[in-house]
Amino acid sequence: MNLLDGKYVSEKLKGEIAEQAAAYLAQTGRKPHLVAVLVGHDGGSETYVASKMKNCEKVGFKSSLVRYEADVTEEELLAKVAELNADADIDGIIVQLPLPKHIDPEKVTERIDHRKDVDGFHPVNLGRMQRNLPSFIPATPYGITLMLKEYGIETAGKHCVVIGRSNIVGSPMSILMARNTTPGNCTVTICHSRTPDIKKFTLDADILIVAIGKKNFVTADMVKDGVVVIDVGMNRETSATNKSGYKLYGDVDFDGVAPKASWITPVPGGVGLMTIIGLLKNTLASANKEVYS
Ligand SMILES: NC(=O)C1=CN([C@@H]2O[C@H](COP(=O)(O)OP(=O)(O)OC[C@H]3O[C@@H](n4cnc5c(N)ncnc54)[C@H](OP(=O)(O)O)[C@@H]3O)[C@@H](O)[C@H]2O)C=CC1
Ligand SMILES: Nc1nc(=O)c2c([nH]1)NC[C@@H]1CN(c3ccc(C(=O)N[C@@H](CCC(=O)O)C(=O)O)cc3)C=[N+]21
Repeated sequence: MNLLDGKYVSEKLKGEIAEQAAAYLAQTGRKPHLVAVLVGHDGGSETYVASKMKNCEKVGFKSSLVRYEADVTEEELLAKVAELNADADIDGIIVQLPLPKHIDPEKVTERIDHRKDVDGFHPVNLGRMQRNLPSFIPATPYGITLMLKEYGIETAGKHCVVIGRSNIVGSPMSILMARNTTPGNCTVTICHSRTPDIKKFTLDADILIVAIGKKNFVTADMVKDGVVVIDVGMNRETSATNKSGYKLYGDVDFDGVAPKASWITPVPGGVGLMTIIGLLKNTLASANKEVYS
């Protein structure tokens, strides 16, 4: 078993991003600027947004946080998005999900200017990605492709099974793996909650990408020898022994599956750290007008 080490790869890529941000500053006199909008006080969202901000500072970006209480109205949030869209000093906007039930995430996502949509959730970016045109690619799938590239994992001609079909992970991931790109050129199967007998598919997977949010869902009996396993799951459980007060579990039973895998991502220390890299790269690309001129 070999580890797909998100800590190592993310630190390496952060170094490259920092150099490019310094060059951008020298050329333009400004830093790439990411704005995160956070609604409410969800524990996970607080942690991830704090980590995004901290990493922005580390690579020499400017970052701003716009906070609202959970009772903010949809109108108020949409008005803020319009204001951020119009602000020439802002390169990237993310609205952290999930949002409270009274706010329609589709509406908010579509209201973000697609040229500043560094999450890559806007239908314009999704459509352009599917067509292989320049676009912002959703940060988690983007981070996973960077990881596969870094370790030179062969994907062409392989059977890639993706479990989960969300807008932010499973669905864009399945598109990327089926595209005529590297990584890509896989035969892709998408499984979800209405798939009977998921094991039938996972047992045939050369590459298995799991994004469902169920602790230890994938067990050793469900995979074949030599499989490449990408565990996207982030399941938080309170823990008295951890100094953060919680412990993270993936969707894969790591201890059981790792001995059969050729490559596997740990949780934490895997995909989560690469997600941040995807976001930073999109923000820099936006500042450099690499996707939309
Ligand atoms: N590491 C990272 O950077 C990130 C991690 N995450 C984590 O990844 C996980 C998934 O996130 P996200 O995609 O947003 O989740 P969603 O809840 O939006 O989607 C979950 C998907 O999994 C499917 N699913 C749920 N239960 C089962 C089951 N028993 N069998 C098969 N399929 C099932 C659902 O099917 P259906 O469509 O039929 O409901 C759905 O498509 C979470 O743990 C989340 O915290 C998310 C984003 C980034
Ligand atoms: N608009 C939007 N964009 C997102 O990109 C987005 C979102 N909403 N909602 C929630 C998910 C989740 N997500 C993660 C980011 C970083 C880690 C991360 O850094 N994880 C670390 C550890 C984190 C910890 O210790 O708690 C790791 O895996 O090692 C995880 C998950 C982004 N998401």
